[in-house]
Order: sequence, then structure tokens, then C-alpha cells
Amino acid sequence: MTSGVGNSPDVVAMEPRNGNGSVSVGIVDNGGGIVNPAFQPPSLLSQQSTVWTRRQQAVCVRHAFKHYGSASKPNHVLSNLNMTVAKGTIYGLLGASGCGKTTLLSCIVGRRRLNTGQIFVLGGKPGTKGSGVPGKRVGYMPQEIALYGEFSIKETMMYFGWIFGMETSEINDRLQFLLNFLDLPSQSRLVKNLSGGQQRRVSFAVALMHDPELLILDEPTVGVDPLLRQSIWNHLVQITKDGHKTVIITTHYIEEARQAHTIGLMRSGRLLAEESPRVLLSMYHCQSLEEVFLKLSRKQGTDGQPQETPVNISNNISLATLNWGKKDEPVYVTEESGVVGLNFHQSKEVLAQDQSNGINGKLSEMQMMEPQYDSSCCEITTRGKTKALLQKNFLRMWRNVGVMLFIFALPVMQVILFCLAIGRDPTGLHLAVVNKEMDWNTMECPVYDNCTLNMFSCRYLNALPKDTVVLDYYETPEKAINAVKVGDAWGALYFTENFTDALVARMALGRESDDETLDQSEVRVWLDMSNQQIGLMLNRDLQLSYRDFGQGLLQSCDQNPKLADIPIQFKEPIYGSSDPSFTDFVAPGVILTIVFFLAVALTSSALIIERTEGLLDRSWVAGVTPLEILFSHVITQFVVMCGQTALVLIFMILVFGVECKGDITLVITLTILQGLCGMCFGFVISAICELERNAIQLALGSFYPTLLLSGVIWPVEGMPILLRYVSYCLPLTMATTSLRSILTRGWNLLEPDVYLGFVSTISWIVLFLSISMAVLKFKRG
Ligand SMILES: Nc1ncnc2c1ncn2[C@@H]1O[C@H](COP(=O)(O)OP(=O)(O)OP(=O)(O)O)[C@@H](O)[C@H]1O
Repeated sequence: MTSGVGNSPDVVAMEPRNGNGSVSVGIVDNGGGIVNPAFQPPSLLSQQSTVWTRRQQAVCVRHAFKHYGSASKPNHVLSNLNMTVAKGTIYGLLGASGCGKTTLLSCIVGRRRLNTGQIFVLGGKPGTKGSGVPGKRVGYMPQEIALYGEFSIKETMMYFGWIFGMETSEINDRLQFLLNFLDLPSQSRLVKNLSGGQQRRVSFAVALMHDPELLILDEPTVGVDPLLRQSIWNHLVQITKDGHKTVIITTHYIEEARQAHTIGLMRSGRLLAEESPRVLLSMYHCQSLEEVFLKLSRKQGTDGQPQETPVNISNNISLATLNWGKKDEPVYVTEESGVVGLNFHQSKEVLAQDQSNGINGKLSEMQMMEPQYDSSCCEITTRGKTKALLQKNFLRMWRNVGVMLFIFALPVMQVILFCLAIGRDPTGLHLAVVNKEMDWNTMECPVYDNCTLNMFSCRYLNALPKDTVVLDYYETPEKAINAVKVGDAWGALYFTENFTDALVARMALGRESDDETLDQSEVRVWLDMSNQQIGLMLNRDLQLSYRDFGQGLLQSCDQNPKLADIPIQFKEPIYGSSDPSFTDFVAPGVILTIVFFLAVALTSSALIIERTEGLLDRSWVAGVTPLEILFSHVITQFVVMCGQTALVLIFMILVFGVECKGDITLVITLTILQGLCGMCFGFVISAICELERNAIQLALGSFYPTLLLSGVIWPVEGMPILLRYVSYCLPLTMATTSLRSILTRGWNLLEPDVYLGFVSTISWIVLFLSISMAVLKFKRG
């Protein structure tokens, strides 16, 4: 690449550099100005290496293209943009709202990736190993507040300080300085209770916290009073003085950017100019930078689309470096370049420092040295980051009463409600009875418990379970049936007036009994089967009561009670009890569902809230990786889950007596694993969804199908064969079967039914984690 340095500068302007007495010299175009008599065009040497030279700049952006939206309908935000920020300078990035400043900055700090083009920041490419960007080499103040509202100012500083690898004492010292410098209120004040301006200052303080090499400030002076604004600028000038720190700042107060060393005027994703304020003013014969901007904007408007001439970008600092042999001479470099495709003159001033103030040597040293690499690049994580992230997660939970209730009160309430409301036999069911053996006037129905062969209907009715059925007597079968029809009773029972005689005859005659006898000896029942559970239960109770009645009668008449039973002998069940409860069947699924979906609910919104508040991005720019964020949530959730699992199991097993025949450690492990699985599913949701409401919809939307298809409330064996396969692929199905086998059969890990539940759960955890990591990485691009 050739440089335009060989073109003799027409005019060179000298201006004192802020405060330090050194001089910086700008080269002005043919429009007139002061010529620096000392100027000697640097001898043109071929560049050693483009990469090497770019590494000498703080930021170097080349041919940057960035669009949002799909490739078919792109919203172009950066269009062939080039930008050079010299080390040790303040770079004011100005431009109208929506021109792409924030997008450019977010690409520089590694929050976003360009579609094409290159960015070098502090010698490396953002996002590459060892570049330190994102990381502690950069201090970033985004446009949004991006702070944890529930944190105090001190906790905020601690959080970011730890992430930046600072010691607590160091953070405290720095905090005191920043509190004074930025005129902040007491360090114990919660960020959410600060005024907008105060919050912005805290956000600024976070960027300054670790005294980074490169400060990137997106509108730091919005909502800040003029006095403080000036002191912020003074501070920026101060920290860039020694050439080690660089600042890129955007502001809507164009005139305050006069204090910057270089100004980049941006419009529609391109840089219209990149000059020192003085050069810009004299180049365009304007009194204010605003006028310059307007002129340039109009020029761009009349020029129409920029010509796609190859951009000739030389590198001032590299040239300066190549010419560094003449250390005692100021170095001036001019280049003619079609910056961003616009054919306009871009002269650049390279600051040459007076050797007498000692800075020249430093600059020289800095520019000649190899890029510094972040030594923490190869660590998976640091103690500070882990501490900061964990403290953040726990504090956020602890400070939020709603979340705490959600975490611990809700599972207990769900278990209590489940055990009280599900699986118990219904009671107080009305039966409409027509008993023609009774005297309707006296309503007497004597019950004999000896071998008296009289009033069998009363003896049978007496055998019905008292808490389950309530007997209402009716005069005629029509009235009793009508009571069922209008919903007053769940069934109607009819006994003929010679029920007892017919039943005795039936028993005595056996196969000799005629149809009339058989008919008269039967209890006629009309049930309301609209409610399957109640209908089946009444059916069962009516039959069991008849067996009890028959056995009691035979026993009292010294007969073998077995004669009253059907000839099927049910032995003691191998697993479960002979009176199984629906609760025991559903409980395993309910335990897992509660823990799984609470975890989904808790995590699905966690990342989204952080993202919408800008906290996630800010943490990323501070050097926290998606893996560290996920990992910190996994640990936090794990602790929460242990508490939830303990509560759920204590209430289920100890308080409500749900059967547990197996190893309780297996039960605990599987429950916690399911919680982790739910959490990972929550991560997927929060990674996919941009808005909290979408996450809630997705979480709720997935709840019902999962519950219905996982064999929690009905056996999977009852599903059509295809749906069964779908069911087995869901995260809860095999785990529910596994937990059921442990609880009710007492099986151990050697049984396929049990270990497949563990295998399926762990596989889902890995799958969900991989998906969320992939989505997070994709979104950053
Ligand atoms: N995440 C996003 N998805 C889609 N479009 C976006 C996104 N972020 C920004 N944009 C669009 O990109 C364009 C540039 O936005 P950007 O925030 O970079 O502008 P800006 O110059 O910083 O504006 P301001 O000064 O108002 O902050 C705008 O049209 C904006 O609507």
C-alpha cells in the first residue's frame, strides 16, 4: 500500500496541546493556513507489515460493513467505514442520531461483529484470544444505564472491579476517588434510587474503574450539568496526556468535542471526515463544528452515492514510527484518502511530542513495542469474575421478595395443594335409594348383624362406605332416576319389595333359580357416569360393599365367607398396595414437574432481563464470557434447586406420606438433575427470545404439552403408538418413569427403567446447554 505522504502539505497548523505544553501539528489543505517551517516530509519507506502498523494504533477500522436484519432485507448501518484512532488521543465521534455510532462502538468493543471488514483494537482483533478486548483493557460506558438497580453504588463498583481482576482494597480506593470526582451520593445508595444523571455518572465511574487503556464512552455527558461536563472533559484530557490512554467518545453536544484531538464526523454509516477540530474549522472555513458537519452532510447529499474507488488508507502512526529516527523532529504526515469512499481531502495530524517533556520517549517506546496481550486470556475463568457473578445472582434474588417467594414458597404451596386436592377419594356422594322393603311411612330400615334372613337391603346399604355415600330415600324409581337426571344424586338404587326372599332363594336354589327370582334378587343401579372418576368409584364401592355384605352374612350363618367372593384370588401385590392411590401414581411426575418448570420460569427471564437492561452486554465487554455467565447461573440455580428439592421431598414424603421404597439419594439426585434440566431449557428460551413476554409465552406454552405427554397424569401406554415415541423423547417422560420405579418399586440404578431416566435427563442438559451457548454466540455475531 502506498501512502499519500509524498504529497507536500500546503499548510501545516501548529496548535498547543491541552495543558501539557507540547505541540501538535495539523496539516491543512490548500484552503490556507499556517505552514510549519519545521516540517520535513517523512521519507517514504515501504511499510513493514500492515498488521504490524495497525497494531500501533489504539483502534483501526477498515472497510467496515455492518447490517441488521436478514441478508434479503438488510438495514445497512456501517458502509465501508474506515477509522483510525491514534494512541493517547481523544477521539470524538459525532453524528446524527441513528447514523451508526453505537453500532460502530459495539463492534469495536467486541459486543457485535462486522459483516465484513476488519477492526484492530489495541493491537489485536476484538474477541480473539489474548486481545484483552472485550476485557479489562477497555472501559465501556454504553448509552443505556446498564447497571443493576438492586445494587448499591459500592456493590456495583465491587462487581465490575472484581470482574476486572482488581483487589477489594484497590476497588475501595478507586471508589473513593470516583465518588468525589463525579460528585456521587453515598456509596450505600441503591442505583435504582438515584436520579437519571446520577445513574449515568455511576455508569461512567464503572468505565473509569480499572483505569483502562482504551475508554469508549457512548454519550457520557447526557444529563450531566455543564460544570461536571467540563470536569469530565478535563479528566479525559488529563488521562490521555501521557500517551498511554485513549478515549473514544460520542456526544450530541458537538461543540464540547472541540476538546478532542480528533473528530470523526459520521453520517449514514460513513465517516465524512476524520480530523482535528482546528483543521476541520479552517478547512471548511467554519466557526463551529456544527457548521462543518452541516457542510459535509450537504456535500454528501449532493455527491450522492459515494464512488466505490479503492480506499487508499495510509497509516499515520506507522509512518511516524518508521520515521522515528528523527525523534527530535516533529513528524507530520498527510494522506489523501477517499475515506469511506467519499472523495474528500483528509489530512491527518500526527502528534509529535516535545522531547523535553519526556513524553516523546514514552510514545516511541509504546509505538515500537509489540502489542500487549492479556495474560488472563487462557484462564477458563478468574476468581474475581466467579465471585462477582455469583454475588450478583444471589443478591438479585435476595433483594427481590417476589423472587424469593417464588423460589421457596411456591413449590411448597404446589405440593400442599397437590396432596390435598389430587388423588383422594371423593366423599359425600349422594345416592337416590328406593327401598320397597322399607315402610315408607316409618322410614325404618333395621340392620341385623346375625343370621337373620330379613331386610337384606338395609344390611347391604349399611355396608356402603359411610363417608363416601349419602343415602337419600325416594318413593318411586322414577323419582330417584329423576334426581340423578337433575344432578341431585350420582346414582339411583332400587330394591324390590321381596329382595331378601328372592336373594335367599337365589342362594338356596343356585342354578335352579328362575328368572323371576334372579331379577327380584338384584339391586338395580342407574349411575351418572359423566364423571368417570366418581362413576367408577361408586361402581367399585357398590360391588365391594356387596362382597362385604355377603361375607358378613355367611360368616354370621356359620358358612364359609369365601362363597360370597368371585373366584379370583388377589394375593398381596408385588409392588404397591392392594388399595392403590392415584396420588402415588402422579406424585413422581408432579415432583419433577414442579422442580423442572420452576427452574424454567426462573431462568428463562433472568438472561432476558439482564440483556434488556444492557447488563449482559456490559458484562461481556468487561470480559465475562457467555460460558461464565451461564456457569454462574448454573451454580446459583443449583443452590436454589437443592433448597427446592429438599422442601418438595420433605412435604411429599414426610408430611403427606407419599410412598418412598427406594434409595432417597437417587430420588434427590434425579430431582436436582431435572431442575438443572429445566434451568438449561430456561437458558434456551432466554437465548432465543428477545422479550420477556415471549419467554413467558414459550415457557407457559411448553408446560401443558410436556405435562400431558410425559406420562405424569396418564400412563404413556395409553397413547397412540406414534405419540408414545414423541413422549419418550421429552425430558420429563423417562425421568418420571424412573422416579416412579424408585419410589414405588424401590428399584436401584441397575434397572433400565431407572438409569434411563438419568441418562435421558443428562442428555437433555447437555443438549439444552449446547443450544443456548450456540444461540448466544450466534447472536453476538
Ligand atoms: N439491534 C438492532 N437491531 C436492528 N437495528 C438496529 C439495532 N441496533 C441499532 N439498529 C439500527 O441501526 C441504526 C444505527 O443505530 P445506532 O444505535 O448505531 O445509531 P447511533 O448513531 O448510535 O444513534 P444515537 O445517537 O441515537 O444513539 C439505527 O437505524 C437503528 O435503528
